Amino acid sequence: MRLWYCLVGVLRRKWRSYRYRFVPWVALNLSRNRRTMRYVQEGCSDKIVSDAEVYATLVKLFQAIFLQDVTRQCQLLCLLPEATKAMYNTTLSTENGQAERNSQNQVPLNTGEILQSSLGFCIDRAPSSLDSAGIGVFVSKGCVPKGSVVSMYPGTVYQKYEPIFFQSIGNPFIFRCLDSILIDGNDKGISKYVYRSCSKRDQLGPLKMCDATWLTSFPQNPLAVGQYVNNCSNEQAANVSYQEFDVPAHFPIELRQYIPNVIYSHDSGGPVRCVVLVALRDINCGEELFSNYFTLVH
Ligand SMILES: C[S@@+](CC[C@H](N)C(=O)[O-])C[C@H]1O[C@@H](n2cnc3c(N)ncnc32)[C@H](O)[C@@H]1O
Repeated sequence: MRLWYCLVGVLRRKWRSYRYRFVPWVALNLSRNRRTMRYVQEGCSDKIVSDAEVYATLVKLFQAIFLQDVTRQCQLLCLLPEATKAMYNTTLSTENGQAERNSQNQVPLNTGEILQSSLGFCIDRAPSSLDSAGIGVFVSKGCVPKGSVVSMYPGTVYQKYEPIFFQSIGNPFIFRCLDSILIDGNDKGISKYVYRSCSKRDQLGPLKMCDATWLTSFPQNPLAVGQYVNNCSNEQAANVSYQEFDVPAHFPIELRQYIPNVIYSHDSGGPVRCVVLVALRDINCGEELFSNYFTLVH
């Protein structure tokens, strides 16, 4: 009997130490993909680039999107401090009024082009190069240099003690961070309604605190398709890696509308958790992005 309790104790400890990224997928495929597992020391992070670099990339891209859409942002601009308004007005006048022309001609935002002009590449969803892996994410224009933020994992952010049972049934889009925070990146069913409702809850008049357009086929933040990145295999090595990024309090308020994550419960406090995907090597045009769903914390 004592031996039995001992055995159960060991198994429980092993299971708890395993910080799986995608719960159902990992449970079924762990034994097949041992070679692709990633190891992280307990209490450490596996960040490839610094938070400052992630911050700079996101601000650069979001400012470019904002500028292209600035004439539709009048109500929000009125609420901003004079210094911020002046910054956008100055940039606008030096950009030859392109944004104004876009708005007058009712040209929809081409966020892919904005991504390419600001970061030098485009990414798009398309059928995966792997058999029966559904949709994947590809570099469709340009080249992604090693160490670049190439995508974001959108979704509702749950603390480990918050209820996610119904949202998680048959849901392959639940991502687990190294500190056990969960992100539900499913753009369908109950997950979609939960995200929409939380995003409306947080909106203050014209001031949106997150982006809900990733739930549609045309996300205004072109990076917000990271939930469709497939797992690497023994034949296809990972070319991107997940990295947690907490949005700091000083993140520009007018750019929060492009953050594709919302906190499920206000009571949890703290910053909004984002997860970005960072290139592990140079990735060429036409290549599919592959991440590593398996992370072992020891
Ligand atoms: C987070 S989703 C990725 C997006 C998914 N491809 C889709 O079209 O919805 C995870 C699911 O993708 C599929 N998948 C991911 N990597 C795969 C691989 N290497 N081989 C086969 N299926 C894969 C599995 O069905 C898994 O549950």
